Amino acid sequence: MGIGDLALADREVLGYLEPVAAENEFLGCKEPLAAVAITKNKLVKMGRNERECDVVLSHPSVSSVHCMFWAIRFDEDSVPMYYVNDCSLNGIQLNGLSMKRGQTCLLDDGDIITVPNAIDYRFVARIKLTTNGLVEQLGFQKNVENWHITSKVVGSGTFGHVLVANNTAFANSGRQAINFAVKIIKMKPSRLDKEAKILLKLAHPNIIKVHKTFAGSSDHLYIFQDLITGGDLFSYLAKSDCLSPVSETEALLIVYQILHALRYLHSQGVVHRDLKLDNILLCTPEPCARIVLADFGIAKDLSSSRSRMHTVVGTPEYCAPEVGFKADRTAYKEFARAATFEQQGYDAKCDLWSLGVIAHIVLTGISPFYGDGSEASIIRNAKVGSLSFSSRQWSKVSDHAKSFVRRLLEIDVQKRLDSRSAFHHSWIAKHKGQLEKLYHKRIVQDVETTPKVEELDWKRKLPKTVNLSPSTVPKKRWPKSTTETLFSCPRGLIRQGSPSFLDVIATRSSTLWNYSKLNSIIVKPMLCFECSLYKKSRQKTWLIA
Ligand SMILES: Nc1ncnc2c1ncn2[C@@H]1O[C@H](COP(=O)(O)OP(=O)(O)OP(=O)(O)O)[C@@H](O)[C@H]1O
Repeated sequence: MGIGDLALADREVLGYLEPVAAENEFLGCKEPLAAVAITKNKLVKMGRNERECDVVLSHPSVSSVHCMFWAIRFDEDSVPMYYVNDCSLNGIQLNGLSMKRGQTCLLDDGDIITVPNAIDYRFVARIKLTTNGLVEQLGFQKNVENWHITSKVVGSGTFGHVLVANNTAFANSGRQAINFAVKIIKMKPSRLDKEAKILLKLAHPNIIKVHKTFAGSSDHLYIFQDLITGGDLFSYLAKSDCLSPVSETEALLIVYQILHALRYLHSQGVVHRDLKLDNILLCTPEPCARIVLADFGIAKDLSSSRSRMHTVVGTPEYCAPEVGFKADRTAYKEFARAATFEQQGYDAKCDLWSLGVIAHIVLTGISPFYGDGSEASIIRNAKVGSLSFSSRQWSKVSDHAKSFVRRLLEIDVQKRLDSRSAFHHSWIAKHKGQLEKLYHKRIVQDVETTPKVEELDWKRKLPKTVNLSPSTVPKKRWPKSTTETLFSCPRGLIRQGSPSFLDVIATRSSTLWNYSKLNSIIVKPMLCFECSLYKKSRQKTWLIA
């Protein structure tokens, strides 16, 4: 049975899972088998558990949740990445090759997924990769030793592109290969290995793991690293036209993991300097997923000098006022470094300010200093640092959480929490026991089950499968309508589908990542209400001095 007309009409549908079976194999089904839609950032679960799964497979050898599917789209212009995760005991096969328990693999159009004792599913991609991509255009090497670089783009930023890579050492193992990522940066030779050097010395469950770096011809640096498959926090929160908050519990676990990463980084003398939603990656797009800090492009290693920093870098929306961004861009021509020398530079606490901005956004969906959205107004507002917790979005947030945000978005650097003292703040300390338990169960164990490059000989201990014949009939359910999510914007700032209520015209380029093209957002005057409108747009990193 094919894909229904309803799904085809839905632009949010990025792919499908189609049952693959001869018509007579469906005999005995209570209802006809249907295709299952895969929409952006939403998990489609297959398994025995009727309450949790979108596709219910009732055979006893099938795990409660046997496998999950999702699609991540970096932005509207990019081809989605489609993934399958094996969370079963008895395993699944992708194109006839077994996956390792806990492994996540990229899906290609036409891939066949086999759940033992249930029917096969064919994956159909709605948006397909076209060849002749970045690798050819920018002259990237396709092979570096036993690494192969594919044309699949995971994301792009100011300094480079991130593509999917494979390690050929895995191709012969008779199992599904592990996918990796490679960040390719073009830079002056003198700067080539700064990011790589910092990353290679770090090892933490919440920090991106780098496997190899390689300085290729034409000043390209290749940083081979884990592929983090759940997308970034920006995409995770981006619903329809704006960012949606998550529950306070989920926010707490996000903040707790970032704090763990920061405490470790700062203890190593490393300051990230560009913490933002785009640089926080999720292993799966679901609550309580492991979080990984990426993009150490402007990180600073102070371990040898322990000096303060003076270079004006970062992303204005997330940047601490002491870093020295100026509302007037022309000021940089004369001031540049001098601007921060006047203020005695800044230290690792700049990362805590950025965490404050992130906490504010995940709790409410609102960027604290966004103002009219222009960089000048963001910088001006951050310098004043005034916070208001009176908006409706804060009404359900606890006082402890508000106080935490306030203690991070503290203009006076002396009063601002650091990455150690933040753990003692009541919001964290109050839940310490549960947080630690959860952290070890979900986060540390997730790292332990993640396949390592050295791990060539995979052996899964399988419990004996139960053989029942004929195979029991799977029960299907469509995932919850995607239109439902589209119409319920929790922040209530923009209601998709009710243009008469709020008519927003964004006059910016469709290329979201080109910061310089970001123009103003025009909102009809009668519709300006309550708090600043925070339209979703990625903000680019600046490197001024
Ligand atoms: N290891 C990874 N796995 C999956 N996605 C990644 C990985 N590294 C980066 N990305 C994605 O690619 C995007 C760009 O990567 P990155 O931030 O490292 O580039 P950049 O040029 O330094 O960007 P910026 O403009 O933020 O400085 C990220 O926002 C993220 O969505």
